[in-house]
Amino acid sequence: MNLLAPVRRDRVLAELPQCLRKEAALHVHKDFHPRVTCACQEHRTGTVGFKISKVIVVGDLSVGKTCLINRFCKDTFDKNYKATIGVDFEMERFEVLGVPFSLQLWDTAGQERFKCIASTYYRGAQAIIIVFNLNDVASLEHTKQWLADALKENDPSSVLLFLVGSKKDLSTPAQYALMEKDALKVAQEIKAEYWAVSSLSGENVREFFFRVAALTFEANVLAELEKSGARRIGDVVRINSDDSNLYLTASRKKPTCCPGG
Ligand SMILES: Nc1nc2c(ncn2[C@@H]2O[C@H](COP(=O)(O)OP(=O)(O)OP(=O)(O)O)[C@@H](O)[C@H]2O)c(=O)[nH]1
Repeated sequence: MNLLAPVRRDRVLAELPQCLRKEAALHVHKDFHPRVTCACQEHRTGTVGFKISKVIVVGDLSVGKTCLINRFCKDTFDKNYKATIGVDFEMERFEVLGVPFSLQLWDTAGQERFKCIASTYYRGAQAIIIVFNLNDVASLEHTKQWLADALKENDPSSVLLFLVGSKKDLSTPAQYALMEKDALKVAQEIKAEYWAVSSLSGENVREFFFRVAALTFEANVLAELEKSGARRIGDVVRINSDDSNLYLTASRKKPTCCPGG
């Protein structure tokens, strides 16, 4: 008996959502890795469909972490600031290439006095979303410290990183362009994928979370294939590679399992 509600129709991903900026992307391939597509077609994704992937959202107080999650999960926006005390989380169910996939989005407190409670929940993250306010350069400067803290509890070689500028609606195009330059530099340095969003208008929010879901799913399926020994000689999977701008790269050798795949 399936006790879970069906996946919402607007959470179905049939294609790989694209990055925002090619200069700071986890990878820039147009499609899912062929081995992932192939595994999904052949129902060889192992436990991926039953797993829940943990995603943590960190960053300075009041940068808009809660609003970002609420815009995506509940399509709401609250203009009044209520500090997150410790942590909170939302579950989101997707269907990626026909396979169910769940993300647990952990909203953590940015306020110093709640930080020690929040940091106890950092462990086991598959993706880290570091949020800064596009209108506050200090919040961008602090992202490296947030990342360092989050990585203390996680495996830096396998976790996917996203650097997200929030409150885009509050910047003029000129202000935004200036901030984006700095943010792209930070994203490249820390090997994170860069996004800019507005939870007020909803700009890029859905696109961003779809990208998080897709890349986390892809990494999970590749890891599952590797674990199950399905990896063939000649395939190379490098996560967080130093290879140009591709932080998450994998060989594009034609899979033998899916002719033409
Ligand atoms: N204009 C605008 N305001 C925003 C946006 N996102 C958040 N805010 C406002 O910024 C304030 C803080 O938002 P929160 O989402 O609570 O911030 P937070 O990062 O979760 O804060 P902590 O829980 O203290 O860490 C609130 O008053 C929001 O209404 C946005 O995209 N645009």
